[in-house]
Amino acid sequence: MLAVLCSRTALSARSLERCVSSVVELPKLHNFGVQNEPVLGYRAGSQERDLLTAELQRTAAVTEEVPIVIGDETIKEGEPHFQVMPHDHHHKIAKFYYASEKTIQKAIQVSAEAQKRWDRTPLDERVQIWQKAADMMAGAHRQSLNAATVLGQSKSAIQAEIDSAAELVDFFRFNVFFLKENAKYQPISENASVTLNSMRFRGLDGFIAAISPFNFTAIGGNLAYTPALMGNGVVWKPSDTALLSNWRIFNIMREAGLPSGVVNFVPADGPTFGRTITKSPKLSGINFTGSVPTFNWLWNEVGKNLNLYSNYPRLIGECGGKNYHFVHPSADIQSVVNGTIRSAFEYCGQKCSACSRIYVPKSLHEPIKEGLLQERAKLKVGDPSDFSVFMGAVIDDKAFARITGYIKNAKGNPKNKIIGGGGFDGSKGYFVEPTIIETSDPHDKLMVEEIFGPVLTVYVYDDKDLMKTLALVGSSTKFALTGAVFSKDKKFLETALEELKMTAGNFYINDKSTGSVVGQQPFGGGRMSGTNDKAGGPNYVMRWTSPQSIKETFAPLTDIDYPYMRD
Ligand SMILES: NC(=O)c1ccc[n+]([C@@H]2O[C@H](COP(=O)([O-])OP(=O)(O)OC[C@H]3O[C@@H](n4cnc5c(N)ncnc54)[C@H](O)[C@@H]3O)[C@@H](O)[C@H]2O)c1
Ligand SMILES: N[C@@H](CCC=O)C(=O)O
Repeated sequence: MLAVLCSRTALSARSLERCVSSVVELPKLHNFGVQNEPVLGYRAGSQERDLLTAELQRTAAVTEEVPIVIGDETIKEGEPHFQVMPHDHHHKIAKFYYASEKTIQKAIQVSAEAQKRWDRTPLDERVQIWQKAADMMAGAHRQSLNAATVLGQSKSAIQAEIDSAAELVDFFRFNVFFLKENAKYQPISENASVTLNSMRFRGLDGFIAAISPFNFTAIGGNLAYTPALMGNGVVWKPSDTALLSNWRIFNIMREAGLPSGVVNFVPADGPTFGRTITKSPKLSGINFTGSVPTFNWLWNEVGKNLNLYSNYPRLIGECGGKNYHFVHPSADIQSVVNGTIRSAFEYCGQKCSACSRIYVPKSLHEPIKEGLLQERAKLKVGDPSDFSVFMGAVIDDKAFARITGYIKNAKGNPKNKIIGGGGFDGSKGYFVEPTIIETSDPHDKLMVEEIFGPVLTVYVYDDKDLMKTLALVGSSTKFALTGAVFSKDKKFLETALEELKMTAGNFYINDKSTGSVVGQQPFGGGRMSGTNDKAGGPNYVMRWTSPQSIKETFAPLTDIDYPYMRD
């Protein structure tokens, strides 16, 4: 279709002077502002608390059937699986099915076909679906998303609100905003009546596999729907233990008008899914968030199959962490104590950003220890639909075994001393007490490995060994996700900023290591914590496009030889 380019604001003033008719249609994107979705307070008597309470009752009263959805087809095959409440593991809230290899292949086919049609949908039309969905998530569907997250993933009301309401909505609104901002760039056309240069965003040829973790509902939404926003076809494998909340996102997107087949909802056994997608010649990208071993396995499979593919698949993986708080002798003790308790124990330490090791100078050891123990003792553990509860249960039996394994191990090691908590009980729910351990070994596995549970390890250093201890932060683990330093000494902070440069993708000064906000602290780590593509930042959407540069010439090429040849 012919387009009059002089109406495009993206072109330079010089190009506009000499407008021509071109076959290239640059995106028209309607304007809107973007702001973070407010986090509601859930105070007693508030409307949001009443609405959430009603929705929790509704969600808990049924075992919801969740099929596989490929295009317009719903599939229930094989033995059913169940999502249970981690804090009451006899209580089933969703019944679902694992897609077989054949079904996954069908999803690949459907999403790759859908991609071709969807990529032709004008950006403005796509954007309006995302806008509508974000409004639905922030409004009418807010509490159904939160209830599924509280019950299915055992998050307290406030932790669910931060995740399945605010962060999810923010991902949808900000990615649209970033897309719009990035689309403003158009290359230089020196004389647009002779040659017009432009660039357009294309989806990737093939399909994207989105593989999401259990711990953030919002991450599932971002992994599946940001590639879709950019014109891709997606096969989404949600986590078994975040199934219901993820299913609710999928339905909201359908209701908001996303054509079927663009995102296909394909719960599956992890390795079966991984093997099938990495064997497909159509694989154009993997959008993964989860643990290091899973991402390493996927990367290896892609490497082995490299000659099969028609593209180099983009591999985006945001993985685990061994996040630290480093305390300088000048630190504000209250900020250290409160920030560390929140970071280590909110959502049972199951945020990838959770603080799990803290370096404390001997000069502040006593007050910090006392503060941590006092605050720890106040934390109520239980059913997170009870608004007085600070933390629920850990996600499943595997997590329970892994975390309690570290605690048992610490009990048998003379270098480690459990100073708070250490108890656990998996009989009704997978409950683990918030646990604080002191170690005399900065290389102990408690200080080095990702535990992903409510276990904080404290290493006390001699004040005179400040710089030596600072160096240990980066040298003792392969992770580099989040980290925080606490100090009132500006000179030390400047030193730490440099010394710790590579130890964290998200670095905090006098603040806890958790709680990044979309558009404020784009998120992701380096080293073995991931590819650091910064979800919630402007570059993330660009990972899901294969931009095309177009040069269109309006003046005929009249000569083969060069003018100087005729001199
Ligand atoms: N860096 C980040 O932004 C970030 C955010 C959230 C979670 N995480 C990390 O995620 C981990 C916790 O999540 P999890 O327990 O769900 O991780 P996980 O690696 O066990 O699972 C992640 C997803 O991969 C799937 N899977 C498992 N094996 C697979 C395979 N062989 N092929 C394909 N898919 C497979 C799972 O079913 C799940 O959907 C922690 O390590 C945490 O630090 C990182
Ligand atoms: N973005 C979240 C963590 C996400 C990983 O689990 C935070 O910063 O706390």
